[in-house]
Amino acid sequence: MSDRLTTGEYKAIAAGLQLPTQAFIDGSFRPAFSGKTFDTTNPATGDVLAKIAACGPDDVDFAVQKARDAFEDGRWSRLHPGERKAVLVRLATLIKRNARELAVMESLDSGKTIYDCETVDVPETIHCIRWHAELIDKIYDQVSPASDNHIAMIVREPVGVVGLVLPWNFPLLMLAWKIGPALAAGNSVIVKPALETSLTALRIAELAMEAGIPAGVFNVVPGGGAEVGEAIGRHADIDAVSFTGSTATGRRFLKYASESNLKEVTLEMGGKNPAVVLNDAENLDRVAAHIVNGAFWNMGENCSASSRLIVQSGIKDELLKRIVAHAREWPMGDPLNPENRVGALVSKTHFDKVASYLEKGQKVLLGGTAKDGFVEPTIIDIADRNAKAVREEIFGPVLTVLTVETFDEAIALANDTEYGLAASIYTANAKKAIRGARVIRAGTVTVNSFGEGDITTPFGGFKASGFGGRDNGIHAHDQYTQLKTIWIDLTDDQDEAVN
Ligand SMILES: NC(=O)C1=CN([C@@H]2O[C@H](COP(=O)(O)OP(=O)(O)OC[C@H]3O[C@@H](n4cnc5c(N)ncnc54)[C@H](OP(=O)(O)O)[C@@H]3O)[C@@H](O)[C@H]2O)C=CC1
Ligand SMILES: CCCCCC/C=C/C(=O)O
Repeated sequence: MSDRLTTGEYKAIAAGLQLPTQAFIDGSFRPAFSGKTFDTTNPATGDVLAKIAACGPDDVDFAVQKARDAFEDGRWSRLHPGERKAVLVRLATLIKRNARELAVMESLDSGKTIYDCETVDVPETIHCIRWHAELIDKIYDQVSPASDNHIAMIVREPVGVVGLVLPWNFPLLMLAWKIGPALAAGNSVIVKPALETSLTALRIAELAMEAGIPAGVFNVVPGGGAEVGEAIGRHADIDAVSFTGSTATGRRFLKYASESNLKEVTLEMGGKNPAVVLNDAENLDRVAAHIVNGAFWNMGENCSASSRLIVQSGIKDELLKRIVAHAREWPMGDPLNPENRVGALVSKTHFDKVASYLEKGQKVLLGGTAKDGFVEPTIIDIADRNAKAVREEIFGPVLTVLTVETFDEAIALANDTEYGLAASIYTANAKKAIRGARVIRAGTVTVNSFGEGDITTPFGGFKASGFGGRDNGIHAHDQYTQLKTIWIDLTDDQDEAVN
């Protein structure tokens, strides 16, 4: 999607959208059993976009029953992997065909800019689903070393019925990161989108049906965390849960599992990710561009955002000058204006949370204002290493700056957090780069750049940022498959008896 439209053209598409409003269970849309609905709003304007089915435990039970039936009769789980691949490739193609509509829907529902939706969220969603589809008929099982009298096979089997509990910051992409490997491996899924952003998951379920995913395999149950999320976490017939969201809610899923059927739990959670810039970093302009992207892309509503700049004093002033200059090039405003790089925060509640970190008396180098759902890219120089803005995940466009004198001090500060999702180190010194990358306790460390890796590399966190498996890469399949040993005795009847 390289052909940008005008704001007016995007608004015309928005006005013509047919928004899905009901749960998608067993291959069709249906209201919640209770008949209740909740409003989903456009955070950039406050307008109500649609009334969505507010599901609860009854709807989860029904969806699980249908998902279990589908799993057990093998209509998807026992297809040849090549057949599942063909259907999922078709789904990727259908998403591509509907890319513009999905990008506008995602932007309206989440406040993300249309620019990001069209250049990242939608194309990466397509790429992710296609990548896992293409992978699934290329993964071999194993035969272990054994005597001539035995064959010991190690086979991967789908886990069964999987609950996928999603955040609001990348509604489409996090859906893809989870359904891509889960469906490719043959599972049936129950998706719970975040309350703020249910629309695109419901639309993708509809497209999945059109692509040929059988009824019961892909279910979307919208509703609140306390109703739908907890019911998924505690359900006795769900075999695994993959969750992305806050660390507080992640902890709950471990409790739910331990108090129910010990389902497998994978948690992708928050981050307070350091960007360490050493005195010898080269090409400061490029470094500044990476840091601005890391801190302000997606309004900082990104678990892997570079939210803590740790800079060596010798380079600080020059770097900050360039960072401020780059950040000024990020226009903020109407998410449907393709020129804008900063849109609205996802909800009034979240806006209030982010705004609460902007306090009087701070040394603000850029921005600092929050109004009507929008928060300006903000840079704050902070001496107190225990300040709230330095320690807590803000999840907004706020970059804190901490100054250090030495490499060791920088690394110690980088690790001085309960989180461990991502980190970056900028230096021209290869030894320091590698040493830093090895000793920083984070799931992804980038050197002289910001990023989350790509579809081929596992994504997940250390410490309070992650638990269990990883998203992305072939490693994601570990979440959605289990290993079975099949031990075959080949001893001939005439041979020695059982050993
Ligand atoms: N790692 C990441 O990518 C994300 C991190 N966050 C962090 O979390 C903070 C709070 O955001 P928030 O939306 O509240 O994140 P949550 O962790 O609460 O939400 C993530 C998902 O969990 C669900 N959920 C919420 N409560 C429960 C529960 N008791 N049992 C089961 N499921 C539940 C949510 O449902 P629902 O909201 O629909 O009720 C949503 O689908 C953010 O400010 C940010 O710091 C947030 C989102 C993504
Ligand atoms: C194209 C890569 C986008 C990566 C976004 C990763 C964010 C994950 C999260 O916030 O959970």
